Amino acid sequence: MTHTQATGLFISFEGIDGAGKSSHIAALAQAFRDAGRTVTLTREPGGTPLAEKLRALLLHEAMDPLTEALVAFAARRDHLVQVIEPALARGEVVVSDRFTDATFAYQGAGRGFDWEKLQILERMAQTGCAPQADLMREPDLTIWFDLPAAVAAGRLAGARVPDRFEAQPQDFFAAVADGYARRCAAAPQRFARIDANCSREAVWQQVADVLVARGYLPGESGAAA
Ligand SMILES: Nc1ncnc2c1ncn2[C@@H]1O[C@H](COP(=O)(O)OP(=O)(O)O)[C@@H](O)[C@H]1O
Ligand SMILES: Cc1cn([C@H]2C[C@H](O)[C@@H](COP(=O)(O)OP(=O)(O)O)O2)c(=O)[nH]c1=O
Repeated sequence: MTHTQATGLFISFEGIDGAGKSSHIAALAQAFRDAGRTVTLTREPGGTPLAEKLRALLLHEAMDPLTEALVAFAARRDHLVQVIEPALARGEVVVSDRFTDATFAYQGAGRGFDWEKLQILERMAQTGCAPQADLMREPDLTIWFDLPAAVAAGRLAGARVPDRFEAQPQDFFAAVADGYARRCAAAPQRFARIDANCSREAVWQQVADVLVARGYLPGESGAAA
C-alpha cells in the first residue's frame, strides 16, 4: 500500500478581544476537513489539561508582569510538547486560537513587559520540541484580525462576562493592537493581516483568499462562516 504523508501545517489566529476570530476558526477547520485533512483545533492559553489550569490562573488571578509572561510560556511549552508537535508530526493541520504573538501583544505592548525578555522566553519555550533540535517552532501562517479597539469594545459590550483582560480599558486594547502591528512588521511573510472591520462574509472571504493564495486550500474552499 502506498502511503502519502501530508506535511504538517501550523496556523494561528490573533487579534484583540472582540475582533471576531471565533466563527472563522471553526469555518477554516471545516474547510480543511472538506479538503481531506485531519485538523487539530486548539487554543492558547490552554490546549492541554495542565495548560488549561494555567489559563484559568492567567485569566483570573492577579500577578506581576514577569509571572504573567512565565505562566503564558509555561502553558505554551506544555501545549507544544503534548499537542502541537505530535499533531504536526502526524501531518495534521493545527489551528490555534492565539499563540506567541498574543504574549507580545498583551504582556508586552499591553502590560509594558520588556520585548527583548519576551524574545528570550520565546526562544527557550519554543526550541527543543520539534524533531529539528535547533528549530524554534512558530506558526507557518498567522491570521491577524485587525480591528480598531473602539469597534471591538462596541461588539463586546454586554456580550459576555469579561475576564481580567477583557475588563481592561480601551487604551489597553489600542496598545495590544499596536503590539500585533509590531509583530506583523517584524515577520511580514508569516502574517496575513485581515481587515476585520467589515461583515462576517467579507472577513471570511479575506481568510479564504489568503489560504488559497498560499496554496494551503484549493480554490472555492468552504462556506461562509
Ligand atoms: N464581522 C462582524 N461584524 C459584527 N460583529 C461581529 C463580527 N464578527 C463577530 N462579531 C461579533 O462580535 C463579538 C466578538 O466576536 P468573537 O468571534 O467572539 O471575537 P474573538 O473570538 O475575536 O474575541 C461577538 O458578539 C460576535 O457575534
Ligand atoms: C495566548 C495569550 C492570551 N492572552 C489573553 C488574551 C485574551 O484576553 C485571553 C484569552 O482569551 P481568548 O482566547 O480570546 O478567549 P475568550 O474568547 O474565551 O475570551 O488571554 C494573554 O494575555 N497572553 C497570551 O499569551
